[in-house]
Amino acid sequence: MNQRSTPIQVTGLVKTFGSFRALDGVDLMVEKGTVHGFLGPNGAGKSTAVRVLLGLYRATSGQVSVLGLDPGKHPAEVTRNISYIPGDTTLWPNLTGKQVLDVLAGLRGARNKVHEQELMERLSLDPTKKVRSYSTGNRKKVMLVAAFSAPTDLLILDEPTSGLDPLMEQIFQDCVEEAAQAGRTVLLSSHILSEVERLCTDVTIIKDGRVVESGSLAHLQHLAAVQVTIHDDAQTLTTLARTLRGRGIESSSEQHHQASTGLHLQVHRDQLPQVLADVAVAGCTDVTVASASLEDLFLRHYQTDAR
Ligand SMILES: Nc1ncnc2c1ncn2[C@@H]1O[C@H](COP(=O)(O)OP(=O)(O)OP(=O)(O)O)[C@@H](O)[C@H]1O
Repeated sequence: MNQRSTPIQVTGLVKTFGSFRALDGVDLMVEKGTVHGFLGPNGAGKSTAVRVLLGLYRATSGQVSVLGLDPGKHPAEVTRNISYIPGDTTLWPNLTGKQVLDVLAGLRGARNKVHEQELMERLSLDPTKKVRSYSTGNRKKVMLVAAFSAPTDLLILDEPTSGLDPLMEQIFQDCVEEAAQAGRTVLLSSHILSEVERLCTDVTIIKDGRVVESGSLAHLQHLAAVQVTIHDDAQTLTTLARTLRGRGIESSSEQHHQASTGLHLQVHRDQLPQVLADVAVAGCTDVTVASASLEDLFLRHYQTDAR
């Protein structure tokens, strides 16, 4: 593993604020050219981890490498070489959108004006207006233009679409896909699971400062439960539900009309052959099996009290 193939390498990252451990041994590997979702409930530690990656916070302990550099030791160089969109966008209120882009490009020392112009048009951003007159969404657009147009290989996006309307959200998603196709690497922190599901190849979920899931989305979905729905007459389904309960599998039924009902169950993939065998023995033929969505997969990690 080297910095060319793994632009972000984090091992055993601990970050404390006083006696509070905001990050408690986080591992995060982001491979080149991937869009990596970074998820977790409010207060999980995502923004803290991102700030350590940028050299804004010093790690208490653990190893952190971004583009082959320790951001704690080389914050300016790391920051210059990545595109970053912070969770809350505070910009200079008296500058116009164009002037903000000039300042940000000046700090970086590199710029792609053609790409910048193209993105402004796609996102319908009027760069002549002053930041203080921009809506939240328009301030976000300034950051999106700066981030995607910059000649960087790594983008770190912390809730980049908060405040964007659905059409702009769509354009943002296209921009991420184009970035990945061009071989750029994206770390995307987002609470919008449909966005993560569409864009991300890999995900890491943290909760209470610790990683609770990490891997390729396809692999995690494979490990997840599947939804099975069977339609038949009520008597057949009652018998089937009893058989399944005998195997420790609970199901819920739903009455559609007098003669036909639906039976719903959620099982681990490993249990599916047994369930389908029981369904076949019961003589049911109207069966639907669906993979768990990202929502089914991850909501359980969100269902605890926030810190
Ligand atoms: N500078 C700080 N001083 C003290 N505590 C902090 C500081 N920054 C963050 N924390 C605490 O660390 C924890 C993690 O916060 P963080 O902002 O990283 O969460 P997050 O996952 O980004 O949450 P959200 O989804 O709400 O943005 C929280 O309990 C927060 O209160």
